[in-house]
Amino acid sequence: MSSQEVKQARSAVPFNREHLESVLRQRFFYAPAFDLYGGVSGLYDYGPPGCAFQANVVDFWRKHFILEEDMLEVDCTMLTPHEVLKTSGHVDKFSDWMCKDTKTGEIFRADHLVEEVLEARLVGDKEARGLVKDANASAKEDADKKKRKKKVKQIQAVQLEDAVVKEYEEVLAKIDGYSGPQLAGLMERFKIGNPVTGDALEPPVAFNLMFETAIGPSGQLKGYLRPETAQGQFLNFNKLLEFNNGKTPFASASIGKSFRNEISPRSGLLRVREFLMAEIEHFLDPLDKSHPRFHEVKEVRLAFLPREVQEAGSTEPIVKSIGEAVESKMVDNETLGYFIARISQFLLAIGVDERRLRFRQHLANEMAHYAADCWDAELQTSFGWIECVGCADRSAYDLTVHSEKTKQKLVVRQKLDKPVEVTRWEIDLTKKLFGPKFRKDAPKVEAYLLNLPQEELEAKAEELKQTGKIIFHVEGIDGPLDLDDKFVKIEKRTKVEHVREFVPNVIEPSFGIGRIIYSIFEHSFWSRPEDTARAVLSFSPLVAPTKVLLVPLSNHKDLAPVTAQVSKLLRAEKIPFRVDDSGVSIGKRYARNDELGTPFGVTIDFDSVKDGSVTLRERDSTRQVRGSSKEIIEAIRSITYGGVTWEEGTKGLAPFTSQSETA
Ligand SMILES: Nc1ncnc2c1ncn2[C@@H]1O[C@H](COP(=O)(O)OP(=O)(O)OP(=O)(O)O)[C@@H](O)[C@H]1O
Repeated sequence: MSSQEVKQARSAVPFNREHLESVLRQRFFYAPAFDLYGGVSGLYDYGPPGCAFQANVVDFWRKHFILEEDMLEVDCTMLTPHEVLKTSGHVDKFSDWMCKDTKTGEIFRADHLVEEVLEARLVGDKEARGLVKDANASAKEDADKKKRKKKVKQIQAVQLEDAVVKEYEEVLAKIDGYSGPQLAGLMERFKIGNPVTGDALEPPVAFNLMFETAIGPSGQLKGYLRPETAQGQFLNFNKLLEFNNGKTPFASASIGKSFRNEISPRSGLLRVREFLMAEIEHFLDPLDKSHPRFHEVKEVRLAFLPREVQEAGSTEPIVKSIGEAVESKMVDNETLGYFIARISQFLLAIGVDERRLRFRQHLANEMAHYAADCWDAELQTSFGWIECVGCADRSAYDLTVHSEKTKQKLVVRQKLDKPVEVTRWEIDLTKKLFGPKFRKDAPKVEAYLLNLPQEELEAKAEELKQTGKIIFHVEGIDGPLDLDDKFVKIEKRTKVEHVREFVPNVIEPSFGIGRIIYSIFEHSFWSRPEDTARAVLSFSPLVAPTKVLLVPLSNHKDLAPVTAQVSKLLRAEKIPFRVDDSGVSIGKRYARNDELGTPFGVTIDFDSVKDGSVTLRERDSTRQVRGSSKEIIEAIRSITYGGVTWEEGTKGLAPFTSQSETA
């Protein structure tokens, strides 16, 4: 098969999630944890190919980001004291909205419920308009809809008014941005209750997603399993800065498990309660967010879904280069843009389908109040578009709040070549009064005021002079807030400075490895059109769990020495391989390994005994070439690790046609 024919074959048979799930289960890529005890939803164990795949993805992540960018890797503890996560805002804010059915005891995640019900009503509307045949019948064939059908008892073929359809579509385009009270409003307006019984639900309440525990036997020290790896990186900022000789920009990175007590884990690996994260915190000067290597990625073209497009109720992406996106200020700054492009390069290199990748900007109320801009890399799966990597400009929020709480400076001191006289508006806060007045919101109010830009400080100074108080709003706190001159003093001061001191801003790319892995499983999966039971996982050789299947044609003793010799060569080259010397037909052995995504088969036959030549088979096209074992291994090495194509890697090797593909 030519590359073109492979392309056609890959899309000939419609994607079937149940088939993929059965292959992943049978080949033990992953499985529900504790299944002997009935399982616990949202917890999974990875089996041998899943582990190898994950290890290869993580290995490439390290090379692509940590090594390529000289990042400073840290490995911080997962157990985190209450105080740290209280300061970071997680104790008060890290929650989703849930609503309960008091009759059945069922619990629903409010945004997911609204999304599922509205989507089901839109499917019903399409059916009533004759745009789909029978939503419930086709749901039988389609695993996705089947699942939905279980949740939303029956898709009713009811035609909606055009205005209602438009309203539903607009709500769905903005579904990630609603607060609890807004979700309650939507549930009331659209009469959304228990999707099966129709009963009314309690209004949504916030449910904190962190797993709480006590550290030590006394039970006095409250703690949590970390919900992200970021806080450990922020708390080590001073040590990392010193390690980097006091200079910014620099980035730290961390790979490790995070834990979230998801309200209703669903969609397999996409929403779990314990998952591997890989996170980068890039610390930079707030006055200079340029990136020295931006020119290297400037031309990278990406599909963007900016805020305005979503707010207009559309999901049609805009394709442009990252250079254009930053220049037009659609993406806030160069460093954020640089990471967006690097994230895309990473995802494509490990096998994400480019057509199923987009970057979606956070809506204003979806974004954390301190964030300057935030884009998610979303991958399209049979569960819809899924956020797999978040990329946010977190401004100076984290370092500021930890510094305030611990009274330790978390700043960069930049020695100035020439001392400068600086005239600046400065704000002094009487912090001891902030706690009693604002309680848990005090750090946020302080951070807001300390980060006010000069023009605003000037205006506030005037306001304070004229009215004796300042009035302001802090996102996420009900307002307006006001403070009089017992709390704040704002003055213009002139000083000679030898050192410039600043709290760095942080750009944070945050990867959920499990979500990426599952999406690649879907993007790589297809069935051979001539026999749809034969599944293939077309993994990129770079991340495939095993690179080579070594297949002696038969169990004949004469073949064993050649098998041993080729094994030795592969081992010396550190190419992961497996020998399949089971007695089954060669076609069956190939088919088994196509399901494991093994990109190459090396076949040893009786000619190999005579002249040392072996056959190399490529998984997707089933093309074969023949050469000496050294030549073949060199071809495998250069295609797998050197990034060359099959055509380039096997140039000069003779095509081979006699191996049977029939199972
Ligand atoms: N429950 C989960 N299961 C698997 N991966 C997750 C889960 N929650 C988050 N992630 C991964 O961690 C990354 C960073 O986490 P982040 O806090 O930005 O996610 P999130 O916005 O809370 O995700 P969602 O809105 O889907 O719950 C996500 O892009 C995703 O890949």
